[in-house]
Amino acid sequence: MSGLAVDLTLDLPGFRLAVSQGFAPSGLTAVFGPSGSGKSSLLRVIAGLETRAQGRVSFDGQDWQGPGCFVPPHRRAIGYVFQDARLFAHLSVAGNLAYAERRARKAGRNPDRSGIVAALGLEGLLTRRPSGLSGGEAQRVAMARALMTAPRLLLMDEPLSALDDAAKGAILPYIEAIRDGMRVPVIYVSHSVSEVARLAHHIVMLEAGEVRRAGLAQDILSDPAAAPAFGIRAAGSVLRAQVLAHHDDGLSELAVAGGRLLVPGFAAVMGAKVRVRIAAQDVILSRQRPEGLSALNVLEGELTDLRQGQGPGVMVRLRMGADQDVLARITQRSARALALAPGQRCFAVIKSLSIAPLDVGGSGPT
Ligand SMILES: Nc1ncnc2c1ncn2[C@@H]1O[C@H](COP(=O)(O)OP(=O)(O)OP(=O)(O)O)[C@@H](O)[C@H]1O
Repeated sequence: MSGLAVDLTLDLPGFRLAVSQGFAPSGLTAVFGPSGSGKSSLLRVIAGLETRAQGRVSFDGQDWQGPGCFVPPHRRAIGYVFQDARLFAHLSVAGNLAYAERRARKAGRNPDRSGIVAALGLEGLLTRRPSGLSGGEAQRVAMARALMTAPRLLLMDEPLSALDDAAKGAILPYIEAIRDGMRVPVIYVSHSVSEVARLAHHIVMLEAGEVRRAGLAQDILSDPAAAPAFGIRAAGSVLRAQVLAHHDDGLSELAVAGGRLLVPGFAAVMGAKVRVRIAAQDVILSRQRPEGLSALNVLEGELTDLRQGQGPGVMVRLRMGADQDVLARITQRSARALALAPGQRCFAVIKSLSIAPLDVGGSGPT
């Protein structure tokens, strides 16, 4: 079997991790879950850093851990990026990269040094010391250093959690470049829904040490039943889109299933494929095509599910066509007033300005 497969338990005082899961052999899989759900522990077991784990870990059909077998961490060809950059303070950026490259070459692997430096935008930083780098720059170096080991699998444990929003926004395109250009499967731990929506092809959702859901990111993100796990205020769907135009008034126009979408302008070439996250609470529903509204975006779709929450809200899924869904969070009162039911044609109204720059990113080879 290609890719990573785990079937393991890890007993810690007061906590048990029990995961039996295959991971996609390419692209970025987000391991998502609340604090304490076991995300970092799972990564540590995969990397071979947790010797107390029982069971099996295999990659591309080769056992890393199993009955009578335990491949030590340095022989697993894994790249690991932590929350903090953990660079060697006494070495320059180039020195940090060279250290990793030597390790890779000793193990018979050949990293693409110039490709990695270019993908992470490090050309101008190579002579700098870690103490002179911003948090975002240091994380880019940490990612490059992990890639310089020519890993077969890249593990990233909340690499953006120490950065502010501006630095996160600046670094996300580099993570997309790794995801789309480096041909290494990435397992990316996060408890940020917006990061997961921006980056993930697949999601493995952990709760209390167990997998609650696993599958394609777009399916899980737009599933009303999964919304409580993401947090109902953060829940939302991801639409695949293509850039049609950049307008003089600062808006970019995208083609999506169900219509066109005007979003705050962003840099991308015409025709580029992107993904757009639409938060469920920013969507208004209408049974008729609305007119005379200030909101610029109206997408038509078919109502497929309604799911009542604990409070006054209802999550509604609209299918826009070709496995593209929009999730809307409205009140039960509105759902009753509109007599909403599965099978109806409905219109989703979305304010352009509710879509933030972090919500639009490269789609990757999905
Ligand atoms: N070395 C350890 N010894 C004992 N308990 C541990 C150890 N490492 C983690 N735990 C416990 O295991 C549970 C899962 O922790 P883990 O760090 O894997 O969760 P997480 O989902 O990554 O959380 P966070 O998002 O806060 O980093 C927690 O209850 C934690 O206290």
